Amino acid sequence: MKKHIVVIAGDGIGQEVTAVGKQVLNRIAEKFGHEFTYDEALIGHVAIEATGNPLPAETIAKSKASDAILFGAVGHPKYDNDPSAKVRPEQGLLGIRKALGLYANLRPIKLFDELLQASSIKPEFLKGADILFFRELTGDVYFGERGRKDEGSTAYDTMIYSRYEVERIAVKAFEAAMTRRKKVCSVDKANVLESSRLWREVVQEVAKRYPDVEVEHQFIDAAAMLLIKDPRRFDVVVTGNLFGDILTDEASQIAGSMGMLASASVGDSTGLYEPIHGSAHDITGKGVANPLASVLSAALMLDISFGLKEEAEAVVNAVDQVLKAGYRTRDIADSNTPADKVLGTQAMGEQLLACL
Ligand SMILES: NC(=O)c1ccc[n+]([C@@H]2O[C@H](COP(=O)([O-])OP(=O)(O)OC[C@H]3O[C@@H](n4cnc5c(N)ncnc54)[C@H](O)[C@@H]3O)[C@@H](O)[C@H]2O)c1
Ligand SMILES: CC(C)[C@H](C(=O)O)[C@@H](O)C(=O)O
Ligand SMILES: [Mg+2]
Repeated sequence: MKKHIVVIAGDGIGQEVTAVGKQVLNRIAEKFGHEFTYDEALIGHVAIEATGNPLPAETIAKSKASDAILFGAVGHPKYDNDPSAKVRPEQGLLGIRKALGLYANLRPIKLFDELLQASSIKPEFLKGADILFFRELTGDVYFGERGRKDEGSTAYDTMIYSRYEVERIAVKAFEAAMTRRKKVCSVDKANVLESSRLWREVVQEVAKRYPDVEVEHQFIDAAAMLLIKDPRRFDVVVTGNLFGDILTDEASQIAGSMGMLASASVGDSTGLYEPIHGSAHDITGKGVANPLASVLSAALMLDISFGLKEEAEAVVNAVDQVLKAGYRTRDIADSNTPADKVLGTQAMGEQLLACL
């Protein structure tokens, strides 16, 4: 199979982990006889430095012409600590999601048994947890009207959803539930927010088309609590952009680390595959970032965009084998991990390649 992949590594550890994700894709192509060609494009802080724009037109054009995108991360401390900055790396990521119509962000919470001890949640509450989040990605307060008034002393962001935006993400969530344990939990704040009341109304309508699926509605505050109290009660979770952003960082602790959570952003055209984590300034350049979220994102690409199930499974199995062999990056090591099994980003990549 011939496929053209655009690699947008972006900022900070995005560069480090994406290099490993790409190596794994290369190995898969070699092993299974595919031809993957690559192009690179700029985004975020590195794009601002090079062009003044966090999302150069060339990046959008290359992305539109691709079969899939392997994405790293955006972000730089310079902007995090300067609320007045008008041009920001994160605009690149939001812009590309919108430009490509990537309205559905799938964030699987896959717990590898070997990492039961890496989580701060007790193993007896965790074992067997398997959740698939559908985070709406091109609406909500992220894209609503915002601004300042009263000479800058008041600021506002608008939480806004239209019926069609809720319907299309709900349909994706219900369709996925039909292939899993047939449970959907929709998360909103319908006891307070009008946009959440529309959300709940539309999800209830869509639910009628899927009588075999058991539906529950939870408020975001309760959902955040239940996720830690009893993660196994969840199968598919569907929620808006902001709530999904927050809940999935929380859910990363079920899988042991932010460095384990992959995602697929899909919608109207090409798919974008990225770890859920950011540019992690605190560890950038140290060579210790966990590359497995990028590697598992590459596996999602093989599966969802290319329909290469066997190849995707081979990648997930390789991750499993490496973990079974006891190798850990720092974020998923625990007090029982021998020092010689704690690997840096590239060494972890090499162990993975050896299993493929
Ligand atoms: N999708 C994205 O590109 C994305 C996502 C989140 C944050 N950001 C940006 O990243 C910057 C840093 O934000 P943050 O610190 O809140 O979030 P972050 O996800 O970058 O890091 C949070 C914590 O998790 C750790 N971590 C993250 N990924 C890891 C990995 N692969 N291996 C080991 N440890 C890992 C970091 O060291 C840090 O302690 C900000 O500028 C933010 O805007 C970008
Ligand atoms: C960097 C930021 C814009 C982004 C988001 O909020 O969507 C990130 O946190 C994510 O989860 O991908
Ligand atoms: Mg986030």
